[in-house]
Parts: sequence; structure tokens; C-alpha cells
Amino acid sequence: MTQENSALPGKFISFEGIDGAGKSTHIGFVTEWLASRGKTVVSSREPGGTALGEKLRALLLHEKMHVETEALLMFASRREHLAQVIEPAIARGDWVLSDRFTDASFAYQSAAGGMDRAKIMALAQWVHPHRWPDMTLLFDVPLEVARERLDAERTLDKFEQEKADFFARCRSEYLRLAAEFPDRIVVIDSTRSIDETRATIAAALGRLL
Ligand SMILES: Nc1ncnc2c1ncn2[C@@H]1O[C@H](COP(=O)(O)OP(=O)(O)O)[C@@H](O)[C@H]1O
Ligand SMILES: Cc1cn([C@H]2C[C@H](O)[C@@H](COP(=O)(O)OP(=O)(O)O)O2)c(=O)[nH]c1=O
Repeated sequence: MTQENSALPGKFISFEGIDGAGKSTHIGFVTEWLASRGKTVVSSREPGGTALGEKLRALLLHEKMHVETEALLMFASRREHLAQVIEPAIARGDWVLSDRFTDASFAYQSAAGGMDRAKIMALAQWVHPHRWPDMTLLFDVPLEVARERLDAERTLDKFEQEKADFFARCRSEYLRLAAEFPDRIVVIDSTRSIDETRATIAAALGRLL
């Protein structure tokens, strides 16, 4: 990957959306798009992104637990991810792409899982008081489209096996967050073709260069 000779701090971009919305599909495109413009890209994910985080991910995606335990483990993984990956990369001037970040905790643990929103906010203030993504790409699709894509694709994890109303609450929380933080969150209509979606993503990324 091309190295950029710059003293500027890097950027942090998160990818969000309900399961099956298409975010993983586009992370590779964004990596190539940025690399071809001379950026050094670090691509990562949550939960996970570190050795400890990946162990927490295995528990989170497959073990049943209280929703607050789930949130605490998501933030434990996030704390480690920030310390080991995100902050050092930004300090080096790299661009960090994270498949999910704290918006997912608002959508999944709070709106869908029923946990008090103020507790998620308190955890966010504790774990990353001064760090939010420079841009969040929110891949938005109706539930039926996401479900069809998932069914065609893979064995479902604990979250992906949830019922439609769980994802309806996730999706509306994501859209509510997008309305609350319009400068950070870009809503991408992910029902369109992969090529059309890429063009919209490239236009959004251009704002960060
Ligand atoms: N715009 C699109 N049109 C059609 N299929 C898509 C589109 N985006 C993604 N897909 C397909 O949908 C499935 C789920 O996408 P994925 O990126 O894994 O979703 P997510 O990471 O959001 O759960 C994959 O098979 C992918 O190829
Ligand atoms: C980061 C995060 C993820 N999650 C959930 C959402 C997803 O269902 C799951 C992570 O899976 P996901 O990122 O969708 O990975 P994959 O595309 O490989 O399935 O974790 C939360 O519930 N809260 C969080 O804070």
C-alpha cells in the first residue's frame, strides 16, 4: 500500500447498518479507493480488531447473556481496539476503517435489546470521550432485503437469528442517529446496485480528502 508522507493525523471511518445491509461488501472498495489516493489504510472490525477483541467477539456472537453484559463486553473490545489499533493508527496518519463502532451499541443493545440509552452514552463517554468517527457510512436497506441477502449467503450468528422487529428497531435507531448527527453520518441507499452504491460512497469520501 502506498505510504503518505504527512504529519497530519489520519482519519477514522466507521461502517454501520443492519446485518445483511452490505457494509462488509464495500469495505474492500473503500480500502482500494483510499490506497489509490496514497492513503495507508488499516481495516478492522468490532467487536474484534485485536487478539483479545476477537476472543470477546466469539463469545458475543455465540453465547446468550444479559444485554448489559453484552454492552460491557462490546465496550471492553472497543477499549482495547482504540488503545491498540485505532489511536496509534490515527497518530501515524493512517486511515482507519472499522466495520462497526459505538452506533451499533445504540442500535443493537439499546434500541433493539432494551438497554437504557443513557448507559450506552455513559460507556461511550468513559471509553472514548474525545474520539468519534470522522465519517460513518450507514448502509440502509429494508429488513426484507437484508434478510434475503443473509439467507442467500451464510450460517447465521446469534444477532442474525433475531426476529424482524429486533432489526426494525436497529434500523430506526440508526436512522435516528443519522438525523441527530447529519455532519458525521452519511446514509447510503444500499438497495441500489453495488456499482451505484460505490459512486455514492466515493462522493462522500471525497469530502474527507
Ligand atoms: N448493493 C447490493 N446489491 C446486491 N447485493 C448486495 C449489495 N450489497 C451487498 N450485497 C450482497 O449482500 C450480501 C450481504 O452483504 P454483506 O456486505 O456481507 O452485509 P453486512 O456486512 O452488512 O452484513 C452479500 O452476499 C453481498 O454480496
Ligand atoms: C460493534 C457492535 C456489534 N454488534 C453486533 C452487530 C452484528 O450482529 C455483530 C457483528 O457482526 P457484523 O459486524 O455484522 O459481522 P459479520 O458481517 O461478519 O456478521 O455484532 C452489537 O450488537 N453491538 C455492537 O456494539
